[in-house]
Amino acid sequence: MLPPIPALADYGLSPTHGFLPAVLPLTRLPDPYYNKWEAIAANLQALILSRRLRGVIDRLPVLSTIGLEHDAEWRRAYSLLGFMAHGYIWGGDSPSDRLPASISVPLLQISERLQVPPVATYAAVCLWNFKPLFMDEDIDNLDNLATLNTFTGSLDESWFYLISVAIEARGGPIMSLMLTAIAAARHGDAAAVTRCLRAFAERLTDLTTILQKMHESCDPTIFYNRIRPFLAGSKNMAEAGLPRGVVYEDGSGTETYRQYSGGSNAQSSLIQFFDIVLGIEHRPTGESRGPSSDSDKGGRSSNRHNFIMEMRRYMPGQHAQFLNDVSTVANIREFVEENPRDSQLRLAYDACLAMLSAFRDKHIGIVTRYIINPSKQVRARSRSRSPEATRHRVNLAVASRKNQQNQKGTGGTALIPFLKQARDETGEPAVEEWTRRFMKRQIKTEGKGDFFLGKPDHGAPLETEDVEVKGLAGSWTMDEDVGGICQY
Ligand code: HEM
Repeated sequence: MLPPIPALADYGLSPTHGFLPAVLPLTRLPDPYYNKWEAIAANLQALILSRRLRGVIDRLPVLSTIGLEHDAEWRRAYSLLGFMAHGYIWGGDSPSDRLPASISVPLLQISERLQVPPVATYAAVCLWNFKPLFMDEDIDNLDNLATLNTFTGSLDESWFYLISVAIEARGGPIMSLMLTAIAAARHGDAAAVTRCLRAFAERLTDLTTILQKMHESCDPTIFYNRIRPFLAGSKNMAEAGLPRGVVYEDGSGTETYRQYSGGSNAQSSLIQFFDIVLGIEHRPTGESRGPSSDSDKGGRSSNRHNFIMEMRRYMPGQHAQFLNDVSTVANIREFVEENPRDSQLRLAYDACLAMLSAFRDKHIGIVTRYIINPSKQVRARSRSRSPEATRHRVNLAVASRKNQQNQKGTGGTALIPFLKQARDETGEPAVEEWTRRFMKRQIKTEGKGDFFLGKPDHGAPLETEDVEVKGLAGSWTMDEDVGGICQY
């Protein structure tokens, strides 16, 4: 018997807003018992700027979670403590490798309940951290969105989060649509599957349009130097000053170091839903599709370890469970393959792959502009500076430098090849020869003619050294030609 098609409501998901909560995020916790948390979050930028945040949090009492009632309150508390935790760790001249009990005790309890890691994940900073400006207007419109919390108070940071919120909101209805398509495929209703795929492809183009708006109000230099350092995790962070990770103090005296990835949009369940429902497989980085690969032996949803699968552990538990359950019923790719004479169906399926591949293409341009280019500038500057000039400050922004011998393998995967592989894998299931050729053409011209990337820098020296760059969740090497098993 076929497994049942998952129902959104069973996972707390909304048919209109997808992975964004059906109940809007709370702008404050209703119980005044939590006023101290609210006050710190409301003054986070000033406390970080004045270097007083750590002192304030050190003196904060350990608050109980007993006053948290509804899910929305737990989510708000998680988001608040996530911001406070990362502000505490990264908001000084050098990072703190301990989190005091006033944060770690409630954060660990809340994380357990929501089944998320105790860090500022994508859920903490995007999914559960926005409000509409006008209640009677949609939240898939950037003109109607504002953030609740930020580290820097900058428009750039708010914009960075809100682009994702708008993408989640605009993409949310695709979930019901494609669950309907799965049911239709079970009944052999090709016309209905085609209709759903067409609507899916159209919405995917909207998402790329929203993604491109990143350039409008998020400045790459501010993103790289001011925003990204606060989102950093504690895994592979020796260069940034956290060689062993972070201790979450609980007063027991037996705590050990913990290591987590940082907050990243790679933790978006929506994009993974698209992959699953279209039957796109992601292999560990550097592994190409070959006759002997698992994927060709019917192991389509192979659970082999890779970065994209690892990011599922950073999604809210119910969202990750939903993705796992959808992978057991995803049948669209097989359905298309089993109907080789239905050209409308094949065209609609390939259109979805082409649009998702185009989304990933634009995303690669964004990563180049917001991470690769500024990290090259930082390295160029740090080469020309004396060691004394850089010694006093250790954090993520200055941490992109040559790998030390003993850190080999911590960030052994190259960032752009990883993203390019994910994009290329998106096109692999295409059924029409023409679509496959078209996607290859698109890939060849990538980066050129993109206004935001500018002209290729012919004068720049070729990077061949083993240089580490911190992405958002992961550590990566800069060498564009190096692949390998994904390590981070
Ligand atoms: C300034 C904007 C952005 C930057 C600098 C950026 C950077 C990155 C980086 C460095 C990675 C590699 C993993 C890591 O280290 O975290 C990544 C992966 C990823 N990002 Fe972004 N990102 C941005 C915006 C977005 C947005 C708005 C979305 C969509 C919601 C998104 C979706 C993804 C996905 C799905 C992955 C996993 C790789 C894939 O599936 O292709 N990113 N991003």
